[in-house]
Amino acid sequence: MKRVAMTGAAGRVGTLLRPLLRSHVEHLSLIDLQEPDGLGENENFVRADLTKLDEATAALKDIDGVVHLAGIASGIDMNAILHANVLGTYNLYEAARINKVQRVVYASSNHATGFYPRGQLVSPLDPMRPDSPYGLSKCWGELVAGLYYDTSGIRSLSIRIGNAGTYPNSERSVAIWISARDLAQLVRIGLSHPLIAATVVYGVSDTEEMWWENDLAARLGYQPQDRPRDHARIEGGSEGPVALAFQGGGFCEINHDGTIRMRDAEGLAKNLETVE
Ligand SMILES: NC(=O)c1ccc[n+]([C@@H]2O[C@H](COP(=O)([O-])OP(=O)(O)OC[C@H]3O[C@@H](n4cnc5c(N)ncnc54)[C@H](O)[C@@H]3O)[C@@H](O)[C@H]2O)c1
Ligand SMILES: O=C(O)[C@H]1O[C@@H](O)[C@H](O)[C@@H](O)[C@@H]1O
Repeated sequence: MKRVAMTGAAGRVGTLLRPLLRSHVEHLSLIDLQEPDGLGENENFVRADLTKLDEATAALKDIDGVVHLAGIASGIDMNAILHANVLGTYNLYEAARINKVQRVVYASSNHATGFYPRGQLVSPLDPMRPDSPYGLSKCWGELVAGLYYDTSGIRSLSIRIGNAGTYPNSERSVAIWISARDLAQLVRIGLSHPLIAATVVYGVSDTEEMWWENDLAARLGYQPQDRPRDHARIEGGSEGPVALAFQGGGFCEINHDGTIRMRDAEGLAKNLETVE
């Protein structure tokens, strides 16, 4: 891939990914509201607000592929999420269409399926089960990717990233952590694999407690190199019963009334357990 753009490049994930990506591309264009630190030789900064279509369109001029990280990375502020994640991601794809960009790697999240119980192996082909306004916006992003493949042939890999912190700092993140180099590997697959249409995979390293059926990632050639447990630095802090019941952890507690409800694939109630 020649000219790649990375949105949200000044953020945590962008900062971890840039050094692992820029040596694989001719040029990396860093798109954000704020300037990232320490530009490399083949990097440039483009200040753009993706909630504005004209700015997004100008930012993707002469770009071959995009790694789309920009947005609000957590939280419940629906107005902010609506702008940055919902409108921002729509504009990103619309700008890609206008500029004839062929590829997008979309930073989706485990929170698109965060209300699956822990202990259940979830496949990207299972129904979405968002755990929060943030999780909902990630579902939207994946659906936008599908629309733009069907209408415009833009190929997207949506990576439902587990936890991309610098190290796993809780038992939950030991289960779902992805190292920067494993995520960079998946991003490179997303930018280049010929069979990707509008494909969804989970972004997780070689975890011992696998919550996701990630055969599709393996079929695309993903071979994680890192084991989360080897990098863990558990910082304490216990999770409440709702957080502990579901994969999305604390995000599931947002507006939750404390009654843990389970349902099966048909949407029928499996059991009902009330917690204090
Ligand atoms: N960090 C994780 O563990 C994790 C896990 C799953 C998914 N993700 C996803 O990965 C992406 C990056 O996460 P992060 O942790 O680096 O977040 P972050 O908040 O550190 O970075 C997000 C970046 O997006 C930029 N941004 C926000 N709104 C923008 C706009 N309108 N126009 C242009 N730029 C804008 C911000 O300035 C910021 O630099 C997010 O989409 C997040 O949902 C992250
Ligand atoms: O579930 C997680 O640990 C992570 O999920 C990501 O989507 C969020 O952006 C990040 O803030 C969370 O820490």
